[in-house]
Amino acid sequence: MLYHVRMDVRLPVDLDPAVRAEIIAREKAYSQKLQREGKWPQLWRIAGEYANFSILDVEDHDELHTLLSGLPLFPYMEIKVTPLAAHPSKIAG
Ligand SMILES: O=C(O)CC1=CCC(=O)O1
Repeated sequence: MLYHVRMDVRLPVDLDPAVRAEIIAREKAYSQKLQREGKWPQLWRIAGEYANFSILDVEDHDELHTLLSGLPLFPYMEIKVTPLAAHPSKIAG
């Protein structure tokens, strides 16, 4: 199943810079592992915002939740999920 996910990052301004850097490094490693596995096929920065648009390709809502709640930045993000269905006008390919 495909999901469109918007993630807005809201790190506290007073967070220790070393802790911030460590969380972001773990987030990068976590997301790149999922990208290599094909579960996170699209990741785009929203220009001008500390936010991204992602497409996630997982089995079901439960796997999506497991994946999202495992993000190192999960405690610091607002996440909006939109499940995607096939559009009848889309041509093959
Ligand atoms: O910086 C972000 O948009 C948050 C994030 C998600 C995956 C990643 O590597 O960073």
